[in-house]
Amino acid sequence: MEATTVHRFQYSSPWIDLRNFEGKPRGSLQYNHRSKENKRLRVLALAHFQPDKRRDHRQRSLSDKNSSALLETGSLLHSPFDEELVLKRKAEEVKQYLNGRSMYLVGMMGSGKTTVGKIMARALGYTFFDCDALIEQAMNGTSIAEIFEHFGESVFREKETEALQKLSLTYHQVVVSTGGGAVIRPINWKYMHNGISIWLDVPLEALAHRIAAVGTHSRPLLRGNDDGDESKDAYTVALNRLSTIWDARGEAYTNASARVSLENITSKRGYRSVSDLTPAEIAIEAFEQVQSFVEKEGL
Ligand SMILES: Nc1ncnc2c1ncn2[C@@H]1O[C@H](COP(=O)(O)OP(=O)(O)O)[C@@H](O)[C@H]1O
Ligand SMILES: O=C(O)C1=C[C@@H](OP(=O)(O)O)[C@@H](O)[C@H](O)C1
Repeated sequence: MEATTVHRFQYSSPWIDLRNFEGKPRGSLQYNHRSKENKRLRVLALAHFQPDKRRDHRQRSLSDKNSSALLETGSLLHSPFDEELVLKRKAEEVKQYLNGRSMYLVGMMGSGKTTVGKIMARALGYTFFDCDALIEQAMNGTSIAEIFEHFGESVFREKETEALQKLSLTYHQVVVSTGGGAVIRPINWKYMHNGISIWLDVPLEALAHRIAAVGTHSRPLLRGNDDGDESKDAYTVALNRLSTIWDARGEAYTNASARVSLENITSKRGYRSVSDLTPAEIAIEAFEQVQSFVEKEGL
């Protein structure tokens, strides 16, 4: 069943109204949307070939050697315009291989599953779902933090499995951002393997910086509660918690069909740090890795 035709998602108890989670207009509006999108892409393509638009707006930290080599191979993305074009082109290419299969993003907390997943869904014309948001709706709007606090992690994990089951058995053409811990239950992999799973592999230090910036309000497992945490800064507390979690489940992420390593993209592009990467660049790499997975699958 396609997400375009079904708007309600039934859990064991209440109905979930999927319209709240859809990323873009569907149905007959889609034709108009596409032709507008094509027009926009043509405008972006023209902009791309104007020399003054080829400058990098984000002041990349490239060495001259890397810079010229990358410019020659055309692998350097110069601006948001270029990113958008390449993203769209990659999405169209990979879509031909997918046969409507869904994508499941896995990765540690804060790895960008939601941010990158939304970009991928928009580029593919797929519907985006955030597994945590579905669980909150299934629990009548109870937040993830409250579910952990009042019902415990085991109830949360049950709801997570239910959500993945329903998504994988009911929908095609969706991109799902899973919770960081979805990988620990083998049954969840059974559901995710109905589609293609993509691991966003981000160094723990980068995750800790992101988490320290946004806080741990919505991520109960990252709240500092070890003895002595009070005296440490938010980055150190997050890094310690992430390291403990990683030791317990790092291995489980390797079950994914495709791996997107931020360190690999960073060195491929000649950037200095993974924090130089934009979510769109990561989405492009995700499409490339999915394509190579599907090509290998077909051999
Ligand atoms: N490539 C990126 N560079 C910098 N910050 C990012 C990137 N991707 C995501 N973020 C930020 O990190 C935080 C966590 O991202 P999110 O997409 O919610 O991760 P997840 O869904 O994996 O938990 C958010 O504040 C988001 O804006
Ligand atoms: O890693 C985990 O076990 C969890 C990750 C969270 O999702 P994000 O990965 O989106 O933060 C959320 O599902 C819950 O707090 C548990």
